[in-house]
Amino acid sequence: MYLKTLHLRHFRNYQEQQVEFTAPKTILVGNNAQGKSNLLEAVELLATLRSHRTFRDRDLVQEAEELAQISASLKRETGISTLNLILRRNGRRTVNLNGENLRRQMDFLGILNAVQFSSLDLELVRGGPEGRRHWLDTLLIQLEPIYAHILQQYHQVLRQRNAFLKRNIETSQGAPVQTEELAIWDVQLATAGTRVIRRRERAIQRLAPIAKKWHASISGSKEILQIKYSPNVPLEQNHSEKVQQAFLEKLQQRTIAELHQGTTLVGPHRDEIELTINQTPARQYGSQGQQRTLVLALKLAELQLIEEVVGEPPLLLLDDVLAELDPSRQNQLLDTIQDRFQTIITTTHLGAFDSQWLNSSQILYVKTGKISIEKVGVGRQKLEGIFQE
Ligand SMILES: Nc1ncnc2c1ncn2[C@@H]1O[C@H](COP(=O)(O)OP(=O)(O)OP(=O)(O)O)[C@@H](O)[C@H]1O
Repeated sequence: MYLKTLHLRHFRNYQEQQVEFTAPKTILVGNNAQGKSNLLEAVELLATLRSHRTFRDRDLVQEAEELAQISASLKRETGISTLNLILRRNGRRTVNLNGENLRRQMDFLGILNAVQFSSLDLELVRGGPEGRRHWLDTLLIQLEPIYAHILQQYHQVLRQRNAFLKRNIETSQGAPVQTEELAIWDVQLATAGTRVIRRRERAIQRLAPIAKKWHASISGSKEILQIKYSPNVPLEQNHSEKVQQAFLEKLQQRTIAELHQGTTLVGPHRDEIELTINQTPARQYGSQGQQRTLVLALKLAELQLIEEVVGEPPLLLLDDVLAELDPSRQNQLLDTIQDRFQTIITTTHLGAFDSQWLNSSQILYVKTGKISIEKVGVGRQKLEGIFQE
């Protein structure tokens, strides 16, 4: 797939900006805090309807404005699509595909696919389980857009069940709880949660061997990466009824604790994705360099898996990560990308790129929310022929 144009209006620090992508690789150059990451974030939003930097739409809308708009034209094997996303300060969104407003946000997903790689991704290794769940969920949304709906349903039931447990603490004052109402929430939570658990398990099953292969390749076969899904509800078989049964059993075991604490202690909101290298938890393992190898392997695996499932190579968004990789890891990444994946890269200086890369890339300069074409690689004209209509 190929992103031809992007238009930003009142998005972050962009007042009004049209960008045309004229080569398979685009390098955005600029000093810190000029708007490079903001542009990648806009593409990420079109792909996943999520930003890895914020949960609040009001952060995305330009100061003093009420709404922001991101529009794009995307070329896929099936034809050209136009995507349009309106974000409002109050969180209400409008999604529009090919000029038609969509009733369900889910139908907007899966049109544009992208893998984002930024220095924040190191938190996947170093940080807590929440970041890893978020990463896996974002990947799943792209593999199976219906997952966005499944996840939303689960979180809705979870919120309602938590509210019930909290209310119970406040109102019961030692009196027996309304077990009938709790039983209804239990069934709803187990039903919605089972759908989440089964899909997470399936995704890891597919991703783990690909990531393992990449990791071995980058580390010169010295390290073995294992990715293991460790669900909060025990999962012996990926079978709907069995998982649901195990879910309900665990809920029963934890009821007293849940009533006491006023919160739900069982379910996929407590899942973990274990990353181990040579059988040692990656978090405790070795240097930053090794952790970077792991994240790079995860990202390359994401690219490959999305390509396999979707049938077209996704976009790759590299947010200031190239400079953080040593030359051999850089080469591994650049060799993989070649011209196969349309790639948008941000950087503060062009020094990290070799001349071949610079020649075959479109270079855009970003300054205070404005983009200018001051310099274009020599190879641009040749590539334009291939990539433009
Ligand atoms: N809602 C908003 N309204 C106006 N400006 C915003 C908004 N959100 C962020 N900004 C501005 O965007 C800029 C940050 O841009 P961005 O995160 O893209 O930086 P960058 O160019 O990628 O730099 P770095 O190399 O530091 O990551 C800051 O100047 C910030 O004040």
